[in-house]
Amino acid sequence: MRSISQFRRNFTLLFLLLSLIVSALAYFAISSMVGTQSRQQQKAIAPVFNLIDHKLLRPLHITHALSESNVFLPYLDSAKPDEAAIQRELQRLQTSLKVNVFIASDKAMRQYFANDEENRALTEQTTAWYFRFKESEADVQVVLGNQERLSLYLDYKEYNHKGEFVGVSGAALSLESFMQEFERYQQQYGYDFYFIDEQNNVLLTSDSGSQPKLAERTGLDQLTWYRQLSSAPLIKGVYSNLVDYKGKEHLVLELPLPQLKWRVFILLPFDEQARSSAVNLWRLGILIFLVVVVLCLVILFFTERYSSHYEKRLFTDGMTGIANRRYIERLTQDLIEQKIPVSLILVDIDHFKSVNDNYGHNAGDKVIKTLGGVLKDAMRDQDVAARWGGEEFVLLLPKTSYAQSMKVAERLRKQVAETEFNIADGQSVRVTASFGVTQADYYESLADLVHLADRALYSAKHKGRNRVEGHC
Ligand SMILES: Nc1nc2c(ncn2[C@@H]2O[C@H](COP(=O)(O)OP(=O)(O)OP(=O)(O)O)[C@@H](O)[C@H]2O)c(=O)[nH]1
Repeated sequence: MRSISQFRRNFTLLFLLLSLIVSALAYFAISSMVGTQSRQQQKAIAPVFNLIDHKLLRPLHITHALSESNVFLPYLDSAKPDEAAIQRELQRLQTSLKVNVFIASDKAMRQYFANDEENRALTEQTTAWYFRFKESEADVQVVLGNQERLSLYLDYKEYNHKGEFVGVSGAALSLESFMQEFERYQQQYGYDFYFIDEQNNVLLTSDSGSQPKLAERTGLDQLTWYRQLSSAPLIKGVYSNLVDYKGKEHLVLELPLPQLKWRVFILLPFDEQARSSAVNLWRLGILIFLVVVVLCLVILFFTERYSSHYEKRLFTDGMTGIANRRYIERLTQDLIEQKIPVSLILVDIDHFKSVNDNYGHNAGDKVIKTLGGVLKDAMRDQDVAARWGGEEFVLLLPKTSYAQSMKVAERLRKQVAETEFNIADGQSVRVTASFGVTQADYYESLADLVHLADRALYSAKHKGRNRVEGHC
């Protein structure tokens, strides 16, 4: 019936709404979790960039700027430079720029540092790098040195105004503090770094096992985690696959350092906890969804049961147990909407007042009740017998022609007249009924049909009762 289908529609909507709410909740929970995870990773990565920028790129730029500005040229272009002035200048730069700047004079054959105790003569034995660099074609070099402590040297060739080579300016970066920082991040966030030079050798790493020894350098290809990488990054710098590193899954990021012609690989431990909490969250989401589904089904089951019980009561006549007027109204509405032709028969017990008067009201009720059963049992499955009110009944016969319904009415009339109506133990009465028949292919309301049937019924009563009359 319509109210049931309406209920189902509403319920489906409610169910969809609930599913939507659960999905939205799961989405927000997961996105907040992913957000937290990515914020944590960003937080972990940010210091790496700061470190690289502060400890490597900044000194590199400063050294380059000093070289370009020819600030050391007056000292380098002289065979007997003012060493005290050089010392003051280097100390001033170290204080203001926090970079250990040095110069190596080709004319004086001496290397000068801010700390004059480090000053030394340029000889093949003590400063072989200088002679190698002087002979090389490159104007800039970045080399790792390990004289007293692990240091990185940034060297720039210096030329005078005539274009003659006069020496080298540069900076020595102690990598000790750099490595200490690495270690701290490694302990705090659990990731490792690999600095790789142009020749694909490991220059620096936070992984002590692969820490470079200047004599024998580890090639990138020798690293097992690198060999596990798929050939190309998924997007620039990010490799799609996880690698097994130190017994854990790691994500690999690659960061180019074009200024140094180096690359940095960062190995981030894949957050197992986040993954398992994501899985747990999904499980929770699915559980909530299932609970909602079960809850909805239980509600649906009980509501349907209640609603069908309620509908039964709503559309059933209390006295006879057959359909009531409300049901006929609803059914007719459906038939009108579906444009189904219908016959309608009004049945009215003749002289019913006298039954009441002669046998009492209870007897009258029993007659009405029995007649309801008689009419209902005589109907086809697709037809409906309903109590219209009082001692009047209505029969609705869908897809039935006028002639057929006249025949049905006549058959019923005879059946009623032949029925013994039991009104008390061993006592029965006989009644007759009058029938008003109408049929319509097209009709706009139940009232139209009832009006025509009522006219036919009136005619049957007028013509002497216990008759069938039709009007269409
Ligand atoms: N027992 C009983 N009587 C009812 C019920 N509903 C209506 N009646 C009675 O039915 C009678 C109907 O009387 P009328 O409308 O005068 O018609 P009639 O006596 O049937 O005579 P005609 O219809 O002209 O043949 C009234 O006396 C009502 O009180 C009911 O539910 N139970």
